[in-house]
Amino acid sequence: MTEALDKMKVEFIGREESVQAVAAACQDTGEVPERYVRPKMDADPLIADAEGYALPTIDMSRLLNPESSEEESAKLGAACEHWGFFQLVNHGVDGELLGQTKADVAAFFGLSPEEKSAVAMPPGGMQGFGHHFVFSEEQKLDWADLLFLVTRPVEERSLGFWPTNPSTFRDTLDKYTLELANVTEQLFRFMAKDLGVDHEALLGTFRGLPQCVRVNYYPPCRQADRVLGLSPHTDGVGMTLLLHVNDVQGLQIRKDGEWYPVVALPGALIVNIGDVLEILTNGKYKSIEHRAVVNPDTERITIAAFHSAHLSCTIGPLPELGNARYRAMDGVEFTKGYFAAKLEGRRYLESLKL
Ligand SMILES: O=C(O)CCC(=O)C(=O)O
Ligand SMILES: [Fe+2]
Repeated sequence: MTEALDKMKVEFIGREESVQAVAAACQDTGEVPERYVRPKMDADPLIADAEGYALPTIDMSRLLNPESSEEESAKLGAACEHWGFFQLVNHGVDGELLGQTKADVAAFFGLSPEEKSAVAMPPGGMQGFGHHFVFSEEQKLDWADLLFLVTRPVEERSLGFWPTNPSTFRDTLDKYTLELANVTEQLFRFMAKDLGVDHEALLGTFRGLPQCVRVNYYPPCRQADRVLGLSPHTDGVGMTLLLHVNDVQGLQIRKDGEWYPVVALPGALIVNIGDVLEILTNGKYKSIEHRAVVNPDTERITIAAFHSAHLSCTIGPLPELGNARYRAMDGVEFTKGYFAAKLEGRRYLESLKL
């Protein structure tokens, strides 16, 4: 996949500046550099206490228990159809491993800029410590640094971008991402059950469970309501599992045209359906626009694990799910188109509708 990503010739502009350093420099004055100030934030109100708004919670232990599996699978299906997002509890990922993952990730972002630059993203590259989706000198910038790594298939890892400080980082990430790949595979099986499709047909598209990880670091900002940590987007993958490293909230999802905050349960994984699964399910499951806001006082760190289609697989609606409502294409063409559309909400996905 690394090679294929390189071949896609995504035209990103490299950006040297660490937002963590920008944030530190403007902490005293509270002034935010113009390139980060969003003009339209007020036009996009946040609905915090809407009645009936509660992100569904899915319990993996109930999915796995034959006595409750059918009921929980139906609940899972309803969450994917109506929300495109849910919280996964009792997911079985070892608590100690979760703790170590959080500690190692936080320790990496706590290093000095010089130390972090040991794994800096090269200009025009995808992996390492840096920024994504900077297409022009004029574009508003996200208030976040990131560390992006290909984690699966194992033979496609570029270990040069994997931090060695803290010394446990690589081993911990290896174990954590394997656990998440297993959780993802189980979820695909229960989704296939809910959809009434052959699970091999669904799993085949994700052969070998290609996986990338993006660690998001959002520094605090005294003018938090004037910047965005992560611009509105959908994920161009099958499914994403998000872990909150510290208990600072900031994820928002767009539902029925309004922005709603997600309040993550301690220890839960936030799961969302990506564009590829919306296409495969012929629109039954929804890939929902989301964004991240910044906290005025506290840093926020999250780990998103993306599970993508195999690049050589066809991405198109499963024939069992009725007349195709989306155009079919291979994984490389899909991913190229996703990046070329510059993450403008659901625009790319909509353009694939027949
Ligand atoms: O950090 C978050 O809350 C959202 C992260 C996200 O959407 C992403 O990395 O794609
Ligand atoms: Fe996302």
